[in-house]
Amino acid sequence: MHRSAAACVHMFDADDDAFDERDTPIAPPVPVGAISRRSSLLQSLTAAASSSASRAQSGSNSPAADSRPLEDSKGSYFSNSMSNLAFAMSANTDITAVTPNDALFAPYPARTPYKQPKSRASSPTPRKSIVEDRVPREVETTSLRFVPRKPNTDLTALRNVHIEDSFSARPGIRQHRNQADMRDFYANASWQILRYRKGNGGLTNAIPTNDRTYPSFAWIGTLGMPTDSLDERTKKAISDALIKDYQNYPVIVSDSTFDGHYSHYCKQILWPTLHYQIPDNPKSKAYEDHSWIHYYTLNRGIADAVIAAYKPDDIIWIHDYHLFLVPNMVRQALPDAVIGYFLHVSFPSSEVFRCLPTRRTILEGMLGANYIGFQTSEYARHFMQTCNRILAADVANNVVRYLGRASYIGSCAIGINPHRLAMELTKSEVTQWRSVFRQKWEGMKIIASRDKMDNMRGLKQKFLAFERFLLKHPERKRDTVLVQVCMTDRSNSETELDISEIIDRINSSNADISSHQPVVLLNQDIAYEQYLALLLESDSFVVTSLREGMNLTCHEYIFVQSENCGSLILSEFTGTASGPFREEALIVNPWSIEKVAEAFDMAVSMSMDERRKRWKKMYQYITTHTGFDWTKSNLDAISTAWKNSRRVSDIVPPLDMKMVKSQFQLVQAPAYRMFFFDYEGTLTFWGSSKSSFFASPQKVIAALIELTSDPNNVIYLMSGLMAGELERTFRQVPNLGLIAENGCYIRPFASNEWISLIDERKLSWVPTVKKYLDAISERILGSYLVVRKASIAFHIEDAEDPVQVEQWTGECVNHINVFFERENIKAVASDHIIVVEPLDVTKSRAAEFALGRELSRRDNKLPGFLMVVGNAEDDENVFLWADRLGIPQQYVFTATFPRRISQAKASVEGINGALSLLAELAAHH
Ligand SMILES: O=P(O)(O)OC[C@H]1O[C@H](O[C@H]2O[C@H](CO)[C@@H](O)[C@H](O)[C@H]2O)[C@H](O)[C@@H](O)[C@@H]1O
Repeated sequence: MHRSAAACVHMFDADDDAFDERDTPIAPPVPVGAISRRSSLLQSLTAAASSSASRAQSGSNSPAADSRPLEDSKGSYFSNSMSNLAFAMSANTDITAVTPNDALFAPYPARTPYKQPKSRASSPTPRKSIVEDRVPREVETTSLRFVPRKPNTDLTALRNVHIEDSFSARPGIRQHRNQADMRDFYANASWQILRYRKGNGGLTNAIPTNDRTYPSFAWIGTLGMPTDSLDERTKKAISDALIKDYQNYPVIVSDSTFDGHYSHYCKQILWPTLHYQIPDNPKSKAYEDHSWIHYYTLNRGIADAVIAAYKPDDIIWIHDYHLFLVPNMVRQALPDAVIGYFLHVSFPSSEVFRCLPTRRTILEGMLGANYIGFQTSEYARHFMQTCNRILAADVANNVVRYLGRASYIGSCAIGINPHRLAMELTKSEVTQWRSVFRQKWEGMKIIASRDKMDNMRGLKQKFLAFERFLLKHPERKRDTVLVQVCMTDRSNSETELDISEIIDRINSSNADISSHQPVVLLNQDIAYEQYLALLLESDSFVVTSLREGMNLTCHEYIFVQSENCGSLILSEFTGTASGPFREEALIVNPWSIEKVAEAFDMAVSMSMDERRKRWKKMYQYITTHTGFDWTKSNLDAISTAWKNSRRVSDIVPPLDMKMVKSQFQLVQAPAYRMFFFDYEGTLTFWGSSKSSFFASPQKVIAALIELTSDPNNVIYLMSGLMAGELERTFRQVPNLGLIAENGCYIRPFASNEWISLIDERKLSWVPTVKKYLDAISERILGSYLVVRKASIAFHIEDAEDPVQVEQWTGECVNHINVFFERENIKAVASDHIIVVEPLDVTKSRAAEFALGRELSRRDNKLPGFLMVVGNAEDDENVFLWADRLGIPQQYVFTATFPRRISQAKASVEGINGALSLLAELAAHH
């Protein structure tokens, strides 16, 4: 079966971005083999138990006699002690009887108690506590009733499904159960598979489910809930059904791994750091590494599932920060696999990222992918700089080369699914809710907002600014309302406290307390139809995130606003602001309360003409940059990257000397042969000043003299040395072509003249960078500088303290690349050296120049034999260049050293192998 694969874990968080694909039309089944690739997306799956009927029963239309439909028990289904079971409620798609008495109309502070759980990690009751606590305990406040679910008729259509918790509880009835009962209860609970409404809705909406032109997708992820209490049979049955019916491959881990991975490592360490909030409280234990093991274990589990499900031709697409390590784990097992990775959240500057104690492993994990995508070019740039700085990886032209592998880096902002949204808008409930809102807030300016209760969302800043706006424009108190929908499934009491005080202040400052309150806070998510109606009726939408990868809620807002052309206040720290909506939204710095207050004023007083003008452009953008476009563009980029970084095994096969010789001989004048040999490190020892770097190159010289005696052998040596040094070393070899300073200068074949390939007027950076590097060199014992004409080599191979080297390498490279950006130079680090040189200098450019000379001398004829041999990172571009010239592949020989993953097609056994090759060619000649 042909398939391609993609992966994501968004196990249980409410999605603040975009809702999922409810009521999607049923996709026609995809015929096996009709699709070139399959994508298996690691996706959020939520499993749960219910003690209602059996699975078969629960699929029936007749609820058990004693069951009570969920709709009947609206409000607080779950007491606090049961709150860990509550996610069934927020994921419940069956609640349809939404009435105007719902929470939306409960003015703050008379809000409903929290219905969302603190953490789902302890739900259901962990087996551990059941086993250890032998004293029967009272299960507080609730009787557990298990309600068979209405069958979901769409199931066959859905790839993005979950197993949903179908616990329900009637408040007010108490029931005593002992722990053994509980264990049996969970162990034998029945269950059903229902569509999951949470997770990363932006992602799931972007994956086409009913488009035959797309590959089919399978998803791999966790069940999104603790599972220790489920017995093995149940787990297996759930897994089997998910795999068989939905191509969802669930990964079941222990509760401690599940919780440690998500609630701790992801949420307390990675999430804040990636969003520029370093947990730096001296008492903070955030960076203690006890949860790293859980992060690692879960990633391992997912990687193993990917490896097990993988079939040749699949594309594996791994999503987001929960799975940083998976690409490399999969790469180790499947060296040839096509692997892509996409980071949905922001990637911070290297200064912030370097705080993570696990920074190297994370970067190495990501670099297992052929293609790594980001939402914006800024995040991509941060990532590349961080790789260069922390791993000393070679970064150029959006490619990160590390340990012989190449990862291509790109950016493409995710979009929404306008088609699906348009269908939602046609629902009658939306129309009903709209008229309710119109009556409720007649003649008022409605500002809508929807966020997670997360301190990254800038909620405090938003309300402070709104307060400031009302203070400056008191008349607005009576005709403006800010409706804030907050979703939460984990307690965030700090943010909550912060905002409740401010909202209290705003609402109580109104002289006429009986009437209008300017802020309505909904501390829970609302029905989607209600939310859409709110969006439709609003005059403005506000996003004040302090950092956010993209933000699709504002895309949704713009999409639904075709009648009203509402205005958008958007934090400059969102991905959306940095790209698509840069000009048209009211872009604000959420930290500037004054400016956000001004934006509130502008938003509500903007003329219709102005609104329409701005809206139109944003609308045009979102309808032409949809989620599907994003998926397509990423899958294309992944495939292209894989082709470019073609690699078949860890060991490049040895050069076939028989073949080399026979093709060599075939070339007769006027045809000619071209050779490019890297010098240092390939034909002679390189590196440490203590090593025999300048060991006599007699063998090389002798072979070169022999070879160049045939005018049809056009030979070039590529070197980091200066022109003068090279000329002196090889003065005995006539006609030899020389490339100096890694491509800055060239002395063409059969010429005595040196040609500069750089702009020599732009070398004023050399003394300044030298001064900077001198200062660093003084601190690193054993390091030294070699200043050439157009480049500087900072040697660290003999440095005594490796820790110091690691620290300063990154610092140097980063400093030079950032502070000398305008000079158009680059600093590139490898294991033993940092080279600073003009940005556009490459060996392949010099090779291209050399070929151009031959073409003009030889009637535009390409060489009949082309060989490139090299062992340096920057030789990779020359291999690629040689491959793409259009010379038939059997006449192109590219060789590097063994063990390296390379663009080269073959390998020679180190320096000795390279020297033997040269000698054999000379002898053959
Ligand atoms: O809270 P998590 O389960 O850890 O997931 C993180 C967030 O993922 C989704 O948002 C991210 O992806 C969106 C689509 O690419 C992007 O627009 C957003 O800026 C990212 O943060 C999800 O929508 C959020 O609810 C999750 O919090």
